[in-house]
Amino acid sequence: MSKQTFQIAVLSGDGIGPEVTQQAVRLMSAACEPFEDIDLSLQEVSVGAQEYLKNGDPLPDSAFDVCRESDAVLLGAMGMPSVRWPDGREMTPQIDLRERLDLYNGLRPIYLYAAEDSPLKKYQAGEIDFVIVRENTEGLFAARTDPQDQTREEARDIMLITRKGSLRIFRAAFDQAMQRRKKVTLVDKANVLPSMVLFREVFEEIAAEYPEVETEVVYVDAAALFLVQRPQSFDVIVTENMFGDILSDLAAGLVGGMGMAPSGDIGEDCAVFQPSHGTAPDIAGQNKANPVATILSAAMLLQWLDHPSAKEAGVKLDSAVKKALADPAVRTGDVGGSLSTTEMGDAILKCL
Ligand SMILES: NC(=O)c1ccc[n+]([C@@H]2O[C@H](COP(=O)([O-])OP(=O)(O)OC[C@H]3O[C@@H](n4cnc5c(N)ncnc54)[C@H](O)[C@@H]3O)[C@@H](O)[C@H]2O)c1
Ligand SMILES: CC(C)[C@H](C(=O)O)[C@@H](O)C(=O)O
Ligand SMILES: [Mg+2]
Repeated sequence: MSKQTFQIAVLSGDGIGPEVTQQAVRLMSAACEPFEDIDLSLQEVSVGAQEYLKNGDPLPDSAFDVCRESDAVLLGAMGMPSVRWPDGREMTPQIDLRERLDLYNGLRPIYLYAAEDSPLKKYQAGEIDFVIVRENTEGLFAARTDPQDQTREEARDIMLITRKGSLRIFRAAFDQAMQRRKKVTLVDKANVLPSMVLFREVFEEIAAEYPEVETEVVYVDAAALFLVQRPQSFDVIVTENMFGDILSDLAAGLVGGMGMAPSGDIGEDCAVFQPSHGTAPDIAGQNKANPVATILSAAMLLQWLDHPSAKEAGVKLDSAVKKALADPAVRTGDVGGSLSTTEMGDAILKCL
């Protein structure tokens, strides 16, 4: 039997990044172990704020090249609030990766594993189950590479929406919905912004191509309200870059916090998988961080690889997380438990 080796770039990054990545790598490797026809070749690459402090670049060309040439990238988290460019912004190599590799499809699944994990308390396991499809390459974030005349009196950031970028993200959202409960909610601000009027126009064009899919359009302010009031009503939420960034943290809060929220930034032939959370400097280095979001991101990575055994290993890893979390005592501190990062990894490993 021939063996296919997948090149995986591992970017642990800063803060809790290395702690959660270590668990995800360990579980991803264990999930693949029983399959004789696949193998993972892991290459650790230094990126982020620490790398910038050492060498002056948070994403050196050599690191970018490894990511581009890999089959997939597993990322912990990058950045430190105190490490900034001279203009005051933080370094954002995650956005550089998304833009330079054209990872336009930001998939952020939200799933409630147990009623007690949610601050809302009234939902049972599985009743909150939706995915945010975040447009990752334009929107308001495009302003960072489109500098306007800034003075100390006035600064502006322009929201970029293109027909091409909108067509592909809406297709991705409707394709997701076809594999799920066949409902797509567009979140926009078309009552105020002309860019959002275009966004909605293209949404309606694509919706017409998917007559089986139910659609709903909601302004972003109302979306924040409805996510709290009726989270069970969402299946796929599609939105522009910054709204997706904000709502994905709110959504993570519904199911236990940032430690429970995985993500995949997907392009045509390249993808980066990472938790939706940051480097959590407040708990870094203490073996307290919840590794679940990163482990679930690793499971997404395996399912994205183009090989039936890798996909099966990904499904197994996903099921192991679900099985482990069925025991309410198997939780780190952020979701009301007392396990350390490594103990949480051990508990999931036992369920594999
Ligand atoms: N993808 C990324 O790499 C990414 C994402 C967001 C923020 N950041 C960066 O991370 C730094 C900190 O940002 P922030 O504080 O706004 O967001 P954060 O996500 O790091 O933390 C927000 C809160 O959630 C908690 N938290 C996050 N992940 C957790 C986990 N796995 N287990 C337990 N608790 C967890 C933190 O302790 C904190 O209370 C900043 O430099 C920011 O730019 C990076
Ligand atoms: C760290 C930051 C640049 C990043 C973003 O805003 O996209 C993060 O918040 C995320 O959600 O991945
Ligand atoms: Mg974010």
